[in-house]
Amino acid sequence: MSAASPEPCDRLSPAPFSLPPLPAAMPSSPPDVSQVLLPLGGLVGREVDLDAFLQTLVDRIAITLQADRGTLWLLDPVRRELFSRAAHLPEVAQIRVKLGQGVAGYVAEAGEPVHVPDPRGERRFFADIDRMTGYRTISLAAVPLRDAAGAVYGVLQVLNRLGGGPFTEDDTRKLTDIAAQVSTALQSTSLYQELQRAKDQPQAPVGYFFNRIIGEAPPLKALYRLVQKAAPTDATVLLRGESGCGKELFARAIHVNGPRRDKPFVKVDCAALPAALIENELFGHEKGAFTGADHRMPGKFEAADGGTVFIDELGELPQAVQGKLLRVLQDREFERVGGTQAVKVDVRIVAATHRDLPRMVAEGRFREDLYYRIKVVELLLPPLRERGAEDIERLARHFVATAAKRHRLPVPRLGATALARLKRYRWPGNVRELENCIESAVVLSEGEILEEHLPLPSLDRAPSPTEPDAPQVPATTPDAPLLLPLAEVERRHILRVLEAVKGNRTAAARTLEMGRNTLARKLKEYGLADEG
Ligand SMILES: Nc1ncnc2c1ncn2[C@@H]1O[C@H](COP(=O)(O)OP(=O)(O)OP(=O)(O)O)[C@@H](O)[C@H]1O
Repeated sequence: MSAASPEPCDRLSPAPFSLPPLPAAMPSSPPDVSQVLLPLGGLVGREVDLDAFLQTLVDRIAITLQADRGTLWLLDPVRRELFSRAAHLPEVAQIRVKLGQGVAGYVAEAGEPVHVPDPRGERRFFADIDRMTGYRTISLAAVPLRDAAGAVYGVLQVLNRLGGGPFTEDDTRKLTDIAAQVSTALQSTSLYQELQRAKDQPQAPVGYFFNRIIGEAPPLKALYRLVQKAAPTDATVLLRGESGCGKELFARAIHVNGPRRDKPFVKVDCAALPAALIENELFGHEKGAFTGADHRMPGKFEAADGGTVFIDELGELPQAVQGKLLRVLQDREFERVGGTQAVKVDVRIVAATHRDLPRMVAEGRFREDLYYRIKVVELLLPPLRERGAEDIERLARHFVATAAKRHRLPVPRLGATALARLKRYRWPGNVRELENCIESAVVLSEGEILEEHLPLPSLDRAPSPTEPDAPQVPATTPDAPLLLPLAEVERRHILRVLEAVKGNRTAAARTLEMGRNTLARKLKEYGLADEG
């Protein structure tokens, strides 16, 4: 049936929550409901992202009820669908069911708990989900999640009682008690706020918006409002901002929040390809177009038909190809390399650059007509240093949780002095640099991230009265106390010099006694390239 469709999992801003670690092994007898979930209320203000919080929550519910699986469904009030937001045992994709469909859909619509000791012959049971996930449901219980006003906004569900026997009415009562506690906790998360906001913004399907984008600084909020307006249209979007500040993330958010979300999102990175190959990559070629072209090859535009082409590093697009891109924007057609026949495509174009395109236009390096065609909607992403200390902290805590998860490590505490250091640093490599810095600290730390775990220049920190954030280069530059690969030492030293000269590349190249081009190449190599 088409109503239950797997869709990509989403992630929202981190919630101000944390939970004590789960018991390493399943307890021999299930813990009491109140012991497992009451601590939730007292944990506000501690450090974990929303995903980790929800994951732990469903894990605990499953353990408490001795269930094989637990699922938190949330109600998308716009589409009138339930979508699975977190599950004990990961699901490959998000599942959606219509309100009223299946047991969970029934519970959301009727607002009453249900337990199904045997799904065979149960008319409300929706067997398609089992077929889709390959899971066999033997028994299940599901209860509504209600907000303070009593309205249903989700469903808690458990599947298959471990150790045999179906779920009982007593289990359903326990689950109802748990739902009351969970509701209280969830209502103070960004997730619940998003559900509420969605009611006023019917064009924004819940569970997608600002997929994995963390940040609440005023310039980011202004961007969210613009994305909200631009995404549902077919407008071409130009994202501008320094390297590593999230342009690709925003490009994806625009795609998944627009009408083409079920179609491909195809990225072309103009900086990663030699100029001579970019045209071929974008437009494909005909058989015999050049030596070795022994068959017709479609390009990225054809691959993305119906979807979005994301042209990254647009400023590197060779001038010869700029005209061809202009034609795609104007007439939605092009010719393959070596071809004479026009190929029609239906694509949305989102482009990004860290270059100063207006300056490139003024200098004759970028076509003016293309620039105006492409910046129908222009979004300027702020560098991390302009987003304020609170966003740095939000991002840092998010990356601590995700890095720990990725490396299967316990989530370390972020120590106060380390956090202060993160907030003072100027982040020339933006969010990417912060993400890498935190990942390295998570791996090196033991229980708590200390300042010494941060792979940042080991200089500082007497703030000068004129430039409170600018770090000083010491007369002697002791390298970090770790034994580092040469490339890492070089990366850090370049960063240190760049910080000291406030990002002026000419001055940095002079200090480093290397050419500007060499410096530019190294910056790119180390993912530190910014405005140039
Ligand atoms: N607001 C954010 N929330 C969470 N993660 C972020 C955010 N911004 C950036 N990131 C992460 O930082 C890294 C760099 O982001 P992204 O690739 O989108 O930057 P970019 O501006 O496109 O960089 P470049 O110009 O070098 O291509 C990615 O891993 C991305 O997931």
